[in-house]
Amino acid sequence: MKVSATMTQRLDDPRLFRQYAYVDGKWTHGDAGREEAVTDPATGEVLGHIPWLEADQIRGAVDAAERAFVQWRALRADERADRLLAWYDLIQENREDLAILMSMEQGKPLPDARGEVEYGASFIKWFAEQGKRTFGETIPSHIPNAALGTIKEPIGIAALITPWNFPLAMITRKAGAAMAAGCPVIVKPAGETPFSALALAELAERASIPAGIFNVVLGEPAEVSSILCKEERVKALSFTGSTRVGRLLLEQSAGTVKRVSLELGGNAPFIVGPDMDPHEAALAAVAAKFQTAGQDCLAANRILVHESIHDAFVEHFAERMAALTVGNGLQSEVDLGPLIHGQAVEKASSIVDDAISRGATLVAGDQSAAPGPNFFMPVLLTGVTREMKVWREENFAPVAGITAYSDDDEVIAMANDTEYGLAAYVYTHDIRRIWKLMRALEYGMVSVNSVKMTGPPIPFGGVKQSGLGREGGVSGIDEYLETKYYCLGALGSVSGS
Ligand SMILES: NC(=O)c1ccc[n+]([C@@H]2O[C@H](COP(=O)([O-])OP(=O)(O)OC[C@H]3O[C@@H](n4cnc5c(N)ncnc54)[C@H](O)[C@@H]3O)[C@@H](O)[C@H]2O)c1
Ligand SMILES: N[C@@H](CC=O)C(=O)O
Repeated sequence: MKVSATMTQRLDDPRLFRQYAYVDGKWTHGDAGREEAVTDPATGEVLGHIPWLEADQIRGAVDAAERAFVQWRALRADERADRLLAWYDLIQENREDLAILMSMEQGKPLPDARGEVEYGASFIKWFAEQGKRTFGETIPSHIPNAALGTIKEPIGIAALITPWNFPLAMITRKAGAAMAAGCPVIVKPAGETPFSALALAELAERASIPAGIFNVVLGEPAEVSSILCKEERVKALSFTGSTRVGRLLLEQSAGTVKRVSLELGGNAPFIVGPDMDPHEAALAAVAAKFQTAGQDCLAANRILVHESIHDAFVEHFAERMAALTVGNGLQSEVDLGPLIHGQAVEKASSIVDDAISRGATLVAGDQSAAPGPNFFMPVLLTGVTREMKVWREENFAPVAGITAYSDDDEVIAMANDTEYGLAAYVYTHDIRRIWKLMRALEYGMVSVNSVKMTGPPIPFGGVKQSGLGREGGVSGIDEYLETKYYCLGALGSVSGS
């Protein structure tokens, strides 16, 4: 096995660092010897290599999942919950190693990576419990002498395709729900961040999750995804990633009429009312914008500030932004790590150039101070308008754009002026304004006076081009369940029918 000395030296348990795919409970390499290097975005150092599986091997993962499904679905929900909770415990016990591994492959600061491990583990615990509550219903019968009702059954094999910005939590939010419902999963993580997924597989094995229930396949993204989407035996596809790829996978899944859940891009407005203290609101906006260096589907992309407090807000925002430290996520006191790769840096630059060329003012953001090629210093633009890319596109970078508005109706129109509809933030203490905005905003999630909005109990998801379905919460497990209606007829006289 090829081992990255740097990675293994940093981990208490080097066996968490795996450079194989994981199929049917076995660590596996690619049959044709194809592989891909994985680099640390902060240093450019090669951390390791992952195999690319061939088409037959991907189908082999489906065969394994099909075999494993028979016994997994036959377990009682509390028996599956016990296995999931054992997995949860192991993730907690190994959280420091998992955070280091994540920080090295993704770039995020270690405290954020620790937070993500905690967040990711919490979905497994939540769904272990929810799996015991997949209740059916009793239906008052309209048919004489019959009893009617529904039961919930696992849908079958679920393919889970996930992005690089949250390499662990985007997997557990899906896998926890699917596995608790009784479904085997085939995970295809992003090629940039496969090691968190593989560490989860190692811990699943230690937790005695049966072979074939949690599989991690690696390969050329379009190739692997297309096989999984077109495979009839895969009954559910859950994808988190860009809207562009989400649309493609939805199309590819049409032929097999799969259950498809899509968690796609966002372009969150952050609305600041005239009654707000500009300092308090600016601190919140900085927190909502720069988490994971802006590479977050919930990042506050368009900051819309009432004209009466605009200038003071900009001043406080710039001051707070200037205090952010950019650097290698493993170093202490770092607030922003690198972007994931050079293309992301190029995209961020082009968005800033486009805004300036269309009349925006660059208040701060000197890229000559960047500590390395994949780093992008936080940028503050004012005078942002709807023609600019920074308004229209999800910038997925530490680029903040501020626009002044004059009244509630104007800001509602501005906020909804996007194809996306994932999350919106509202900062005001005026209850009438809160209610009006909350109802008028075309978003799946609206967070009022709070930067933090996520967690296992909430239904996470978007409207418009931000996706289909909800993850987490009480309904998240439904993505992996079928409702079976039954009619028990000719029962003789059934009381109440
Ligand atoms: N709504 C949410 O919950 C949520 C959460 C995290 C990220 N995101 C979104 O994810 C995006 C960033 O992640 P990303 O860059 O990894 O997204 P992406 O769409 O490029 O990739 C996501 C996954 O799809 C695979 N993929 C890439 N190209 C493919 C292709 N042509 N065919 C099939 N599969 C392909 C990737 O390997 C990866 O596993 C942003 O738009 C962000 O908003 C959304
Ligand atoms: N921060 C999001 C992930 C989006 O990129 C979450 O909490 O799920």
